[in-house]
Amino acid sequence: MINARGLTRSFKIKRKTVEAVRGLDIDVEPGQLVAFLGPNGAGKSTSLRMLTTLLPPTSGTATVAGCDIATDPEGVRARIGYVGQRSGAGENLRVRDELANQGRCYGMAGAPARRRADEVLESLDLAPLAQRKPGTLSGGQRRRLDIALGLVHRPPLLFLDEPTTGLDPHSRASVWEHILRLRERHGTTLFLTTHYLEEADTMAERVVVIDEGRVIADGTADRLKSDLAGDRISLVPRDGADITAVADTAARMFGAHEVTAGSGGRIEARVPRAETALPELLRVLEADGVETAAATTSRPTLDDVFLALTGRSLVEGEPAEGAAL
Ligand SMILES: Nc1ncnc2c1ncn2[C@@H]1O[C@H](COP(=O)(O)OP(=O)(O)OP(=O)(O)O)[C@@H](O)[C@H]1O
Repeated sequence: MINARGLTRSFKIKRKTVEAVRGLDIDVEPGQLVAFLGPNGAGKSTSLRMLTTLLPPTSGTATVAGCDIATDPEGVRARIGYVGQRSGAGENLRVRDELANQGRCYGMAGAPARRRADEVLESLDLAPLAQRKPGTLSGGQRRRLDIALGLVHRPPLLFLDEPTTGLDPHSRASVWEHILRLRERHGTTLFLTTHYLEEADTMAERVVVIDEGRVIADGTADRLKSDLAGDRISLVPRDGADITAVADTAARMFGAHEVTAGSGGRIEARVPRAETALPELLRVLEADGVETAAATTSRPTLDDVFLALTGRSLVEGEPAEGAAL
């Protein structure tokens, strides 16, 4: 559904060149739900804008929904939906008329456009709001209207640029419910950007991480976490234990890394599989005469993946260590 090779885009600002995207290679199969994840300025929107023909690439090629973005941009636009960061709805028309108008823009006659407007209103649970003006809708309702606008012409592929940013948790959940329903009912291929790590983690079957214009990881969230971050073991020895010796023992374990002896006598380590590593560590410590007061394990987050790859946290404004979703 998407095949991109070596897409780049740079911008000239005064005398400086910003390389927003530095060689994007990506293949997306029909029906996939792909989350494009990365920090501010990583190149997510620029990539999306190139794939949706809103912005010509500096170099590289891509076919989207079977059409070449450079030689057949109209073909691409006819086959995709695009929900940008800013709302696509105007303020003057009522919700249903706004949607019917969108259908007319795609070449539908009046009656079919109105019928299609009713269909998308129904499928996004917006029917009761059909006669309202977009300015009177809540943030979540408005975002659902944006998605409805992107679906009027029944595209097999929908791009969403941060569909849930700025919404409260309830509205975010509702937008996600509708996104997932779309996929289930119509097999729509979905390619979306998000800042919310837990959304990418739980909703997308494939996570593509981009940083400084380059894809740095691509796979299922589980695979990325196991391969790139590993589980975390946290252990507190009983009073009197030699913390440094315990940390050394942990560091000698197979595959253990990032071993730290923190405050309060807590030892932390990353291991490929905590469920087998922890009993082994406890056995070795017991043989050495070290008693353990507490031990916990936790699965890594996508932020741990980003941290392992870049040394930085994706969670803005928080220090890398201890960053949580
Ligand atoms: N029209 C433009 N002119 C100049 N620089 C731009 C333009 N659009 C994007 N950039 C720059 O390109 C880089 C990538 O921007 P982009 O908007 O693609 O990032 P992003 O990952 O979508 O970020 P965010 O999560 O903040 O939306 C940034 O450094 C940005 O300032």
